[in-house]
Amino acid sequence: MAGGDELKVLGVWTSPYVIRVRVALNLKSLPYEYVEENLGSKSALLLASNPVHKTVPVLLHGARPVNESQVILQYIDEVYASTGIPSLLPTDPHERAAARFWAAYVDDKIGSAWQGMLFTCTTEEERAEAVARAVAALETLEGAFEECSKGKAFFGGDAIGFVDVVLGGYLGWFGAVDKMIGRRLIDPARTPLLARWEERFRAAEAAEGVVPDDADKMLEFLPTILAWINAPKSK
Ligand SMILES: N[C@@H](CCC(=O)N[C@@H](CS)C(=O)NCC(=O)O)C(=O)O
Repeated sequence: MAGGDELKVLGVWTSPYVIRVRVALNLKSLPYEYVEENLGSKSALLLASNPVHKTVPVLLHGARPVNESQVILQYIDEVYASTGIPSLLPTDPHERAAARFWAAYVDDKIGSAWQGMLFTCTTEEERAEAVARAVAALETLEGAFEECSKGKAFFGGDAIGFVDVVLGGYLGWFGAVDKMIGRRLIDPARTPLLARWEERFRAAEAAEGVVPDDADKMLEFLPTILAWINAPKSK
């Protein structure tokens, strides 16, 4: 392996995409170096490792970069497949296809609502519209949870799997939005299965110290992200 076998993650602590990769590495007990990026002044390593999108996360395996969080999750699954570490994706091809479908759904619907609720809305009406889209998507995911988990603790069954880490990455921001709007996005009355799933996911060892639980700290960081987004793009 060029540059050794060490793993390094370039990330930002609040990013749902980064968080899911870190939870996956923790689940697999893989040691890695974590490097916090300043997206207002991206490192030369980030720009060289992800020249197409220039986004985090980047996983460096030795000297070789892997980009795009869902691609990284699948890469980790494949590289460490023979180590006895449980796979994030199911082994059955149909169940695997379903997990990929729902993970894509999460980033499409929840991801765009997340952007709308926090970063692109310019009025309270726009925020409320984005919140409504998030809530509608979560109600659909409540049904997906029932189908995928088959009555077990996680989308992945007894253990945290692909859809769990993909959705779980957003939980820190859900907490911050809850505080902002004064009610819960994952409402135990409307989505009881997901509400219990959230508790289990947050309590998992792999999520500890990675899935943010301090809504105030997230909200304090929001202006920094808005400044990054609104800065003229030089790189
Ligand atoms: N589809 C990408 C999204 C990554 C992404 O948008 N990351 C944001 C941080 S949350 C980023 O690096 N933004 C910097 C930029 O767009 O310049 C993935 O899943 O990895």
